[in-house]
Amino acid sequence: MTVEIPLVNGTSQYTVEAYSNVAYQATVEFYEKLLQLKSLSASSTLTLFHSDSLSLEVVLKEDAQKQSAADARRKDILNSRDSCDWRSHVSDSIVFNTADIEIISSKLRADSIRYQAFPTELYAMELYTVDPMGNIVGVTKTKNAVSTMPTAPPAAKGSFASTAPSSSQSTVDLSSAVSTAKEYPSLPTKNGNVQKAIAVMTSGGDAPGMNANVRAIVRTAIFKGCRPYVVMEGYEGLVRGGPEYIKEFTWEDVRGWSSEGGTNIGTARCMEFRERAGRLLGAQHLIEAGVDALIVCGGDGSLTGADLFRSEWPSLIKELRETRRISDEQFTRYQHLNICGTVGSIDNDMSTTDATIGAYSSLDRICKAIDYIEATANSHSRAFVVEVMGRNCGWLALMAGIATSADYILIPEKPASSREWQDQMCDIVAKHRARGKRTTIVIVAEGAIAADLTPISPKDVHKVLVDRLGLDTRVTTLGHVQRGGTAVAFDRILATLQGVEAVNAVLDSTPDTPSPLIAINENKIVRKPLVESVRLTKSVAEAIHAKDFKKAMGLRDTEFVEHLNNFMAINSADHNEPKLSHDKRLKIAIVNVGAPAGGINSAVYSMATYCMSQGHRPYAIYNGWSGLARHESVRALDWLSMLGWQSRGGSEIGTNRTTPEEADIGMVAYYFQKYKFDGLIIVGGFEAFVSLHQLERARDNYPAFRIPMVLIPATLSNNVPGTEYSLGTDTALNALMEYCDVIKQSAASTRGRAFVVDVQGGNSGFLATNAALAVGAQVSYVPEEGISLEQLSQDIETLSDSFDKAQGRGRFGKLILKSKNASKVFTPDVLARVITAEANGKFDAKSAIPGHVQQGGLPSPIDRTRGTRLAIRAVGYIEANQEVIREARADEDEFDPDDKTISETAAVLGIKGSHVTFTSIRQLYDFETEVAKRMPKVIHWEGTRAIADHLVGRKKVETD
Ligand SMILES: Nc1ncnc2c1ncn2[C@@H]1O[C@H](COP(=O)(O)OP(=O)(O)OP(=O)(O)O)[C@@H](O)[C@H]1O
Ligand SMILES: O=P(O)(O)OC[C@H]1O[C@](O)(CO)[C@@H](O)[C@@H]1O
Ligand SMILES: [Mg+2]
Repeated sequence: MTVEIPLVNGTSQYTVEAYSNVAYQATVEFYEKLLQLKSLSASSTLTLFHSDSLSLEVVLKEDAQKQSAADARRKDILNSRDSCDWRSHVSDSIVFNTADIEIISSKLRADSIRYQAFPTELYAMELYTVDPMGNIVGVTKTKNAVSTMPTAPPAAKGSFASTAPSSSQSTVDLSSAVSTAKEYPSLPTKNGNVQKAIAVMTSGGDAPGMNANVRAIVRTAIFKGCRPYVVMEGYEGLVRGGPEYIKEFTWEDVRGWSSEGGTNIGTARCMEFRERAGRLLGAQHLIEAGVDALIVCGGDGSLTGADLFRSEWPSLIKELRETRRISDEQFTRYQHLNICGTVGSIDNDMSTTDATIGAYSSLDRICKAIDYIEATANSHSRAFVVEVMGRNCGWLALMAGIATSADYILIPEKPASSREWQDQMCDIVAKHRARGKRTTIVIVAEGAIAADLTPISPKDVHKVLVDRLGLDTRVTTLGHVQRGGTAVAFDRILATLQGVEAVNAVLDSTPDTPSPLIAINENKIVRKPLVESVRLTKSVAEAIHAKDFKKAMGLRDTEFVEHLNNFMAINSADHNEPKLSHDKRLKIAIVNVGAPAGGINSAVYSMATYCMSQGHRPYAIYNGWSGLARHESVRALDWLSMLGWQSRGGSEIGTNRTTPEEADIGMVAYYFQKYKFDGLIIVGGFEAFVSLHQLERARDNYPAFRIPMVLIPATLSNNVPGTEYSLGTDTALNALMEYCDVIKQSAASTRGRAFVVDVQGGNSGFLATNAALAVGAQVSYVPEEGISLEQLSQDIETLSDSFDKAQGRGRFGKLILKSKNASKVFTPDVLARVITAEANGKFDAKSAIPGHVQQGGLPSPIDRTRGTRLAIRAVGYIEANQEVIREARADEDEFDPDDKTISETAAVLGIKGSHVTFTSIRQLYDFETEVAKRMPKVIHWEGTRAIADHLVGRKKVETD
């Protein structure tokens, strides 16, 4: 195969992936490309990144050999056969000059090789991305040049475009653009290219977000040059087989799916698949359809079935061959079942992942329902027993309990004897009532059990509340409302990113790689071994069955246990003897700074109730620093006055953007001194970040600030350094997404219309980017990139193509999301007019301004429950740092604010990757912040942009 690699000014950068090992063809292509590189640019440097099971023999010329002797360790790595993920070993690369390399093709054997070549003295001019078959599918020029990447991927070839490198050593897009793959000798070919057929199915109970998962898998498969298939009706479709049930899909088939609830490819609970005979039929039908890999989006049951199917595969195909139901060629060709799980279930009962696709949408439905019930309960001063789904898992009940500050929950993971749970529930409810609460909410998980494993039904709970407390009580069973409706933003994004990662994982897999399950840990999409996840999930059920509840709880995620402890602490608040001894009890203040954001009230409520349970005194500084400087109000928070805060939007204690220096830092210090605060929690956005910096720097002059201080980031802009997540971003994302869904529907009905939506977020494109991913917007413009004329004209062209392709279809409302600060010149109105003028009557565009709607109404369950979790962590931080600073404070003359142990007692609480972290404000402010831009130096969500663009086929014009 001939590949043309053009040169710009005689210099080029190439990023090429080649796939070999079993694939003789790919090995040869790789070799050819190396030769081509050598002939094109004699002085190029070649960087070889080693990969899994890499065995590559590079013969160096004599000089280079000497030079690289020092590099022996790295060369060893190159020659090693260790299995590892290249992404975590990018630094384990070896650099040669192409002129020094000779390669003996017959000895070249590698599962996958990434190599990059560029002139030593120059930064990248061009970046090439090559699909799994070795075809160049993306060419990105770094300066004002239009990408030559095809828009919507053509049927045969993929087109995962690369992003422009920021330095000569950069490689392509981190999150997804690069994956390694292995091809098998007899895969079908199209236009001379080897193609893998990847099928996706949805199985078990449907879950909001499944459609987004299927869409991402179908489109990513096409990007990667593979053929996407869907299996209709879950395992039922596998058992029945044939083109009616196993269908090839196209790019257009999944248009608009991310905004749709349920699963459009059907699902089922299939009894036949539980039997070997059913699975035998499934194997036969998959092979007949020519499917190489199967991605199953389903719950614990579906993935247990998938794992069993994988383990039985050798015996299934053996039997199929023996009974002549498949040919010898098919037997050889389909030796391994390449399988991958993306967990879709509202129950969130799969071990090793923090969230399953659909769980947060279901939680959203539950919380809304309980918020509604709360109103009528309050009117009648009634008790409500609410039954929620979740099968044998109490996650939905627990999280709903936190998010709605329910009085009591009953979950399968923490059974008690009948007497115990009844006494405990009555004790808490009676105390709440005695303190003036008019409502009672008890949430019962459908799988709730007593310690003797007898089920606890809502009726049982109803009886206890009536008989023992005399409460006017009603039961509400939410039922399938919990599975209905469209997915919340989190589920759409999770499902999309997991879909992309599932295809990457399938392409990465070798016969030796364990089948993966795509999971999320905190904020990070990760791969876990399917077999292990299934084993752990099963062992929870077994432990419960064996009444070993401690073990069952231990097997649940640590976050589950943390949430449960938090719930128990905040729902009994100051009713019992506090946990800490008198000498450990503190006065802790909380203040809101910046614009309102969802979850702020939850943080204040949880901080205060948790403090009460510990024995601390929680104080609220009302109306921010200016309020304090004017001494408007500083109050000890009491339980009754905070009822309902958990579910409220905005900021109950008031917030504004004034920093301590602007307000009068001397007065702020004076009141800190007056109230003798032992610790401070600030909740807010960038002004809150600056506030923490100012207070920490003022410790030298004002001893009152020599206390532990911590910031809980809360801003829809998500621009606080030190975290990848801020409270309020999820609420804002949902508010914007719902708005976009509505106007997209209007645009679709009008047929030829696009809307330009004005998005908030200051200098951060986080909201626009993630909303674009959630709603499938055609374009998003963000401050980090601005709007160039070239990009705009390219986007109008793409939009026009897209309108052409969508002709005759129902789903083609088009959206363009524009961050307010992406351009001062191109306002939404100007953009709409330019687009309309350029569209030559083919379509028109209008502007839409959601404005402060984006700050959200009711906080989302994610912001509520994270608000609780982070607030309680913040109190823990203040407790843990008390001693350090107390000792230092004791000696006035010796106090050194620059001492690292001291400066580290003022920190930002963040979620980074899969960890909750505390990073000192000094470190962040001095080294990790672009203060003038009000932005962190490193943008953690950059990879999401590329995915959002790829999934709608947007062509990108690169700028510096
Ligand atoms: N042990 C098993 N062996 C083979 N197949 C199984 C097994 N368990 C489940 N399956 C298959 O997976 C299908 C779905 O499983 P199940 O009804 O437990 O739902 P799920 O995937 O756990 O989803 P959810 O719990 O969200 O409804 C079953 O109908 C069956 O076809
Ligand atoms: O919709 P079906 O088949 O009645 O199943 C209900 C079950 O499915 C789920 O909604 C999802 O597993 C469970 O929470 C519930 O127990
Ligand atoms: Mg299940």
